[in-house]
Amino acid sequence: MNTINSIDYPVYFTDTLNQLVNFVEKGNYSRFFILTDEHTEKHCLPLLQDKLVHLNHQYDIIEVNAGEESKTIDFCAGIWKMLIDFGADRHSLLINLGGGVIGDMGGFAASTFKRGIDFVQVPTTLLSQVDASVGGKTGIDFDNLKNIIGTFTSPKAVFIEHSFLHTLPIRQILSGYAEMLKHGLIADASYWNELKGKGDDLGLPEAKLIYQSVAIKNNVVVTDPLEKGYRKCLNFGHTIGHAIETYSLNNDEQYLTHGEAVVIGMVCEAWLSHQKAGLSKGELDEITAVLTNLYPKYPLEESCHAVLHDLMKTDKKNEAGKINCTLLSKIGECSIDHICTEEELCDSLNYYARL
Ligand SMILES: NC(=O)c1ccc[n+]([C@@H]2O[C@H](COP(=O)([O-])OP(=O)(O)OC[C@H]3O[C@@H](n4cnc5c(N)ncnc54)[C@H](O)[C@@H]3O)[C@@H](O)[C@H]2O)c1
Ligand SMILES: O=C(O)C(=O)C[C@@H](O)[C@H](O)[C@H](O)COP(=O)(O)O
Ligand SMILES: [Zn+2]
Repeated sequence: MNTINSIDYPVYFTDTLNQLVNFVEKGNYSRFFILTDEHTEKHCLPLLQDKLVHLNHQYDIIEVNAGEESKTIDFCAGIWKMLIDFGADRHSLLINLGGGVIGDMGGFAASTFKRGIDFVQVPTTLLSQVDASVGGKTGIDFDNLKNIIGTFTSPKAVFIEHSFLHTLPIRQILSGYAEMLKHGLIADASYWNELKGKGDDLGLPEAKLIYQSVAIKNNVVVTDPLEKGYRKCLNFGHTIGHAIETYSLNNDEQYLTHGEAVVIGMVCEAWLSHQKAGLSKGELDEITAVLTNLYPKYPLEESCHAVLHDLMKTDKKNEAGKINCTLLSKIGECSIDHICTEEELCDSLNYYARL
């Protein structure tokens, strides 16, 4: 359980902060910068700084507000401006110390600054350790649409430090479990069964489970790094989930986490899988029971269906205006490229609402 080799970079699991210091030392970078948010600055940066004292390098810290509201062009422009003001050149390194928001936006800022500088991911949430830090998708939200501006750019390395998770609120732990459950559903029934077997006793997962999730995701991304086909399976639950996440961000005082929204999307898309992709009724019932037992019910009014459908029309998997969903043929096996009509999508939302 040491290292996983991804597309063209390593993902480290042990002795990670020392590995990061070695990486910086050997990289011969002219400058380096650490991107944090207000929570990772408080909880994670001191652990990293303890290691960096041994380095004879100057570095600067760039801090943004925490949360999805910050994953915007304005905050990204703030990062670019700080890099300019601090004198970053093409041989600079950006260290993204945070959850998926920091990783996605920092990766995007780095991949575009001076046509691209090196960056590494140091994920500090469960969700970013099991999913967001691996695979090279970078991006920001724009015009109320999730990740609508972005690139596929590999980090130079990923450093997964389990101890960062000790300060993570339980709601964020559960958000990360959503993507882990997704990994089981799309590719590994025994992993799903292992997670399911925990019942509702979901504390901090042991490092082995995080490693298994990364291994599942990594097998997909190395097969199809640019999402021409098979990688779409990682998007199970996201056609509907992203629409609900955006809706909640715009309408709720305490908006849904990415994982919570994906869970609703997975329940709806499991229902579509039963209608269209051969998922058995028994497995639909099992998925619905496991997910609704772990996550709070979200009130989905019929009046928001039109807004949600409009949002789904902008999903990146779509072609020629047709909404393209990733579904399941059974637990552990996904089935890509299912075109769904507005009526089918609304029926799936009604399935969730009636539970
Ligand atoms: N690129 C990808 O492949 C990919 C995959 C999945 C999700 N995502 C994106 O990731 C984002 C969600 O990521 P997230 O769930 O990590 O959210 P996040 O980055 O907003 O982090 C969640 C909260 O946890 C706080 N936090 C982070 N680390 C902490 C720690 N160690 N202790 C205490 N608090 C801490 C953050 O400050 C924030 O308040 C979404 O924007 C989603 O679209 C991207
Ligand atoms: O890595 C992928 O590919 C994924 O789809 C993983 C998803 O969990 C993640 O939320 C991703 O950011 C969604 O990508 P998008 O292209 O639908 O924005
Ligand atoms: Zn996701």
